[in-house]
Amino acid sequence: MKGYLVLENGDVFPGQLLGASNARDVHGEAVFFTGMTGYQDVATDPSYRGQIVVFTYPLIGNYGISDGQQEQSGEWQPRALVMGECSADGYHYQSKETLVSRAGGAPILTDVDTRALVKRIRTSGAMGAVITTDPDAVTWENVTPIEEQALVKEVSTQTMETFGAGDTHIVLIDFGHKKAMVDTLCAYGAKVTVVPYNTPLPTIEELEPDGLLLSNGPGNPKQLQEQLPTIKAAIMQYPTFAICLGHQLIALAFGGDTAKLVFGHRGANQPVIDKRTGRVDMTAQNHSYVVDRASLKGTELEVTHVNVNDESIEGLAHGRLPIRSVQYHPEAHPGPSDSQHLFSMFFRMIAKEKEVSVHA
Ligand SMILES: NC(=O)CC[C@H](N)C(=O)O
Repeated sequence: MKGYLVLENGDVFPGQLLGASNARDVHGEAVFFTGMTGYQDVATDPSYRGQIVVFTYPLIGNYGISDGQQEQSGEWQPRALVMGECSADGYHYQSKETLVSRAGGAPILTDVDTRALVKRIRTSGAMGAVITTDPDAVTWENVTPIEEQALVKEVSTQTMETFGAGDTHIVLIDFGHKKAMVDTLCAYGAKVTVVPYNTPLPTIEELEPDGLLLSNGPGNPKQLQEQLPTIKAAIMQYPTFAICLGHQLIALAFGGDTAKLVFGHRGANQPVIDKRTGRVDMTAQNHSYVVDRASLKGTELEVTHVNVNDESIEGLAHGRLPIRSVQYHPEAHPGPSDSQHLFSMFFRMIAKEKEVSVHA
């Protein structure tokens, strides 16, 4: 069936519509992902909730759908996918599922001039978009801009869940976490309790965590204003590592600010420099918002990592407390695992804290 992506600025990109179970218009924010692989990880990453993801790599679906290794959550997360070409059946994985069947009715628009579309997003910025079969009948009424959508509560767990059986107990505050985070923490010897994003401090305390992990998640971090006092109290009490949305929340909790990038960073090759060591890691990224540098003045947060391409803030450390955060994804999925060493840093931070309390 013929389908279209219509941008909020009126531009129309035609294609072929696969997988849409009905002809209803699907609204979202059009963003682009530049990795060559990782479509299943992207399509199940809760941070993509509310978005229409355009792949710059021309052929998607070609290695198939895995039974689980690539899944970052149990659900299909983006509103829609847009690509140059969709491979009908992928090789590598033996699963009978194809990208279209895995999408479960969420639209996939193929045969799109993604190069022209991505250039447009790069110049005009990420913006509202619709996947439709009738571009002349599109309406923008009653569409809440993504900045104002409360997306975290759609993706955060409703109940607590425990994984692994290691000696170090990590409480993962779930703003829409990727499974790879839990898997990595468990591989490093942790027991992980995943808790809802709005878990009150006494409940966290009852769990007696050795450390906290503040996860990634969708949407505008300022939608979580109400949670900031609890987040601040919790991270001041326990060694904390925070990733992506979690990193932005740490800045907000300590009085910093966030701003939206024109078109964000989504891909697998963003170079990040550690200002303390000079080491550069190629990183997996997926974000629209960044911590605003000027807003950190007067806070106790220091910038530890910077994006080599645009000098945006990529990592923070608290001057006094064991709190570290990064804007990128050390758990990868999809992308390079160069920055996995940050998990070792987190466990060292926890071990040091334990030592201090034993001697206190
Ligand atoms: N992956 C994430 O956690 C994304 C954080 C936030 N939603 C952003 O777009 O900047």
